[in-house]
Amino acid sequence: MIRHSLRRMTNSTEGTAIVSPSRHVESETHSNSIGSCARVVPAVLIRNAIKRYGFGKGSCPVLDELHMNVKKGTIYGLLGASGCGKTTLLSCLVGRHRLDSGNVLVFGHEPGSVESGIPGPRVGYMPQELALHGYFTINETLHYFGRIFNLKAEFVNAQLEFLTKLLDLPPSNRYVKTLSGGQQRRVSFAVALFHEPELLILDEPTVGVDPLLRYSIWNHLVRQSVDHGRTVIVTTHYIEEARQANTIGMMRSGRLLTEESPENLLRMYALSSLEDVFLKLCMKDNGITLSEEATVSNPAGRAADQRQESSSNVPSDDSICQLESFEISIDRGHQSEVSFPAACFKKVLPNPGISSTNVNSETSSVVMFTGSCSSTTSSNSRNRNFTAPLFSSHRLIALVRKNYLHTFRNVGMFVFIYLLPLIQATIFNLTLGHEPTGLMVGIVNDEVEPSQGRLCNYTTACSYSMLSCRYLRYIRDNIIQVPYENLTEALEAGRSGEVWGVIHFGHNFTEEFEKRQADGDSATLENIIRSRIGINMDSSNHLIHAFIERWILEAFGDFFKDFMRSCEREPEAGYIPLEFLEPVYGQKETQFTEFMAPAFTVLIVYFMGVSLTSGVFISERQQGLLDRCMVAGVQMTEILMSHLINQFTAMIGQTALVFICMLLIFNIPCHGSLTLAICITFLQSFVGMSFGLLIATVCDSEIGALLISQASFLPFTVICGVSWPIEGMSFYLRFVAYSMPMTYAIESLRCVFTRGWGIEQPDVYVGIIISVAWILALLAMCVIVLRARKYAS
Ligand SMILES: Nc1ncnc2c1ncn2[C@@H]1O[C@H](COP(=O)(O)OP(=O)(O)OP(=O)(O)O)[C@@H](O)[C@H]1O
Repeated sequence: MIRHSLRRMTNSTEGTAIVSPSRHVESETHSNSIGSCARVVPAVLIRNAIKRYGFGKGSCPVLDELHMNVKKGTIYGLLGASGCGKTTLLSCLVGRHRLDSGNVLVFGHEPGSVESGIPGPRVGYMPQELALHGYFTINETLHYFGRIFNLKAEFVNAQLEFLTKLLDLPPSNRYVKTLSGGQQRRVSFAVALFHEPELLILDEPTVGVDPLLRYSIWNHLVRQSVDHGRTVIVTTHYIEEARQANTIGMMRSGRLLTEESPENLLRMYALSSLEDVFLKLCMKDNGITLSEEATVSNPAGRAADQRQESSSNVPSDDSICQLESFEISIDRGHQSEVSFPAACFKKVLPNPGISSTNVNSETSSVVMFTGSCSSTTSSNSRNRNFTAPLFSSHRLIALVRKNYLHTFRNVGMFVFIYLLPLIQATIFNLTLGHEPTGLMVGIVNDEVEPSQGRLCNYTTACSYSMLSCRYLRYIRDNIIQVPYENLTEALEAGRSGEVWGVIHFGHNFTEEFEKRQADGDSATLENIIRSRIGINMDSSNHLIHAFIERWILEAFGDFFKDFMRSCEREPEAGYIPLEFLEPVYGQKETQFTEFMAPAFTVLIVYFMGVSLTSGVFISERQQGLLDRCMVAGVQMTEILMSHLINQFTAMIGQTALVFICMLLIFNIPCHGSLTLAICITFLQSFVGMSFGLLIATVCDSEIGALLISQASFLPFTVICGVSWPIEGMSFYLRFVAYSMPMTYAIESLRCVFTRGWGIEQPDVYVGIIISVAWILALLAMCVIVLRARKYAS
């Protein structure tokens, strides 16, 4: 048999077999132990496993009362058609999914429990997906996982050298993303192997691998089990290669049809290939009669069927031994080895689930693991009693380094992180808050004589002559004055959008104005109307209307004061008795940019935080990286923390760049403490980052995360008083506005920027307190969502 020849090869000290630089050789469980009942310890024991995806009527069991025994130090080949539940079963073994009911023990403990060490370094997992970081080299990939397992660099290097030869890996400085599909799978295989775990769980490791290399891989697996007592569970679609396994589990529709050694299977069914055995079992499972089978199978099939029929209830020696070992363990009070209480076991005859573990009538009854424990120890209650291993600094360091590499190796990402806030701040300063220029306004001046070419001459002396022309001189250059012959023509130009408004002077404007000045309070209404300057505005654009209105009023004030001064009268005399004196804060003509700058600063850093973090581990989750990482023992809280650390440094850079741009390049004044302003901005960046993390924990797809972060942008921007005062909102909407994460912070930053207030002011410290509260609340929500997802899986 191939397996035996391989065993011989691997046991040989001579020959060409590549020998692993193992750290240790586990001698307690060895192939020699097989056959010796007292020494057989099950690596994996599953009873009555039921697992469904989905809820309600739409769900159907993916694992359907499945039983499984894997002896320690053996290779278990799990065979089955696509979709029969192999991957689901493996993910339950490594603690990534939970059974809906039933029980699973790995090395005597439930996966996920601290005692089991799984997830953790005891298991090496090769998922079906590639689950590798494309921007890592092969060397970096192994060292990354080496750090997660806290292995010495020398050991990792030695393993890398060994596995490079064994798996014919490309040079270790090659980036994973540049490798072919087959090469990438071999690297993935190396990652599962290199830390020499006690249990190897390999989901189709030989896909896309040439026959010679497949031979080499199986050779290595056999050596791992024979020489080092390691347990290997391997799924494969190449049924015949599974002959090299000690045990084969043939799976169909969430159940194991059989669990036997390949030799026994071939003997029992008198068939020459495992493919035929599987076919026969499937047909039998479908209820096809034995005579029908015989036509499909070889002629010896019928006799073999009868043989198998009578022998299928006979357990293999190993199976009985395995169960006996449980009995022994319990009887001797060694329950720490097996965490199920004795109530989970009963004496049964026979076990109806698996042919190989059934007991014939001549065999004495054995203690069976039933899974039907008392309610206090039911599967579900124990599952929830999950205690996460303690936080580990080496894992955190590995994750942080990985995140940095991801950022710096990805040019687009690097530019996005550091240049985008700068670009946004620059765009803001260049585009927002500036006074409009080149605004066309029509002038209809009936004072000027058409016969004299509408010349608009005026004097600066104290003379009531052509005052309309004198007034127009004071209108700012931002307005371009366009003369029109008559009002009708000018209004038509306004209607067709050529001008933003029309300024109209009557025929005797100057005389009427003089008369009104002279009459003072006794001026007639007719005189008042004729001395007015008529203005028709295009009010479709509120801001432009406001600017033109302000400039026209300002121009009149300046004109009138100048006229009074030229007549040696008090310039203020007769002007409207309202005066805006020096403002308490800011200047008389505070730029709109100054109002917007603090809000925009918060907006930029907040949404950079959201964008950067909302997708962080979604792609890792989709590519299976998160699963692999967590099977290696990494905690979700460590992943969260690593991203917080990485984003924190990005935030420092982003905040610094935004402030440099605002204050130094575009001279936005900050009247208060710069440190305080940076602190508030920084906290808002943290709030954005925490919100992004929450999105990442909730969403399964990047598009979903993108949609949520995009959808939140406009409401947040509008409602937080970035561009319009909250005082302009309805009473109830103000509550919503003030419950938003950015509102108080924006107010707070405005107070520091424009009023120069310090932290002692309630408007300032409330912004800080509320930002901190949001950070804590959002991070707490992340942890809750992660916990909920974990228990739901
Ligand atoms: N997260 C999930 N949500 C819903 N259904 C799922 C999920 N994961 C797997 N399934 C379904 O469960 C069934 C078993 O899937 P599983 O991946 O375990 O099969 P498999 O035997 O490993 O298949 P293959 O050999 O093709 O990898 C399939 O019908 C699959 O569609």
